[in-house]
Amino acid sequence: MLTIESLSKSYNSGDKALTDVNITLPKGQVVALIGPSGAGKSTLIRCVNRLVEPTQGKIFLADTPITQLNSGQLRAARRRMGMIFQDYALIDRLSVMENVLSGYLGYSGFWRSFLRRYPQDVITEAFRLLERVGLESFIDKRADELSGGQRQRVGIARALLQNPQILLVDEPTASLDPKTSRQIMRLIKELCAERQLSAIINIHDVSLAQQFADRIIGLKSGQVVFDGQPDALDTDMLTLIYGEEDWNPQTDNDDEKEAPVHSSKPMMMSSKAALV
Ligand SMILES: Nc1ncnc2c1ncn2[C@@H]1O[C@H](COP(=O)(O)OP(=O)(O)OP(=O)(O)O)[C@@H](O)[C@H]1O
Repeated sequence: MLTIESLSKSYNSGDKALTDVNITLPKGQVVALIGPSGAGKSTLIRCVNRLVEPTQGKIFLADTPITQLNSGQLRAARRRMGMIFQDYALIDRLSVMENVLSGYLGYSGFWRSFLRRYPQDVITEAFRLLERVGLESFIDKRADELSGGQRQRVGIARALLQNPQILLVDEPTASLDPKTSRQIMRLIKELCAERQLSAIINIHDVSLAQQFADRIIGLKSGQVVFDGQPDALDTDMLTLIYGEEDWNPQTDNDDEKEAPVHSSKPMMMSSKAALV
């Protein structure tokens, strides 16, 4: 579904964010991107839809050569890539339904967007998606009246309304508590399975990555240093990825106990967490 070949990115500042990254992502696979701060995770996700222009390399979404598209073609290709953001990127003063419908804007012309007129089948699909993410009773609420987890569900429904082939997910749980984080990751995983959607998820929390991803890619200083099954990610590999960082396997068995929401330390999965 997605092929990344020899991708490198150097910013004008001289920062080399990615070096020779090669990834092939089959249809329906959920990949977690892990690595310390500055490893290049966000840059990699943003190169896929060319919010960041790659310096070198090729990216294909199915047969579409993303890196060779002109701006009109790129706009069309971006409709096939749903984005989910850490800060949800909702419009606060609009309702939940209007926010979800905004996922369709890439398909509609200027005047239709301006007047916010949507075809009936799109509205019906938006209802269906809101039901699927558990927000059917929040349809008319303003976005700023929702909790963080509910806001992220709106973001997920909006991304799915585009009917994408791939989800690009940037730290979806960074602002959420541990329990809500698991619910959101589980929802993303289930939706990908239901729709045979591929996803790349940039995530700091190693335990969540191990629990919910089919595959983990570890980045360090812009290079892929691990690419494999979640259970192959052992202590030595985590030390390699996170270097000198003082990380500890999480041994706490109380799954619902609050952990620091925005910890920079990676956490390994506890034995109980594996069952959630
Ligand atoms: N717009 C930019 N201009 C210049 N350098 C940048 C820019 N964005 C990122 N970088 C640099 O590129 C490197 C990779 O950054 P990136 O944000 O992709 O890492 P990350 O793994 O997503 O980090 P974090 O987990 O902290 O978000 C870093 O050295 C960063 O300083």
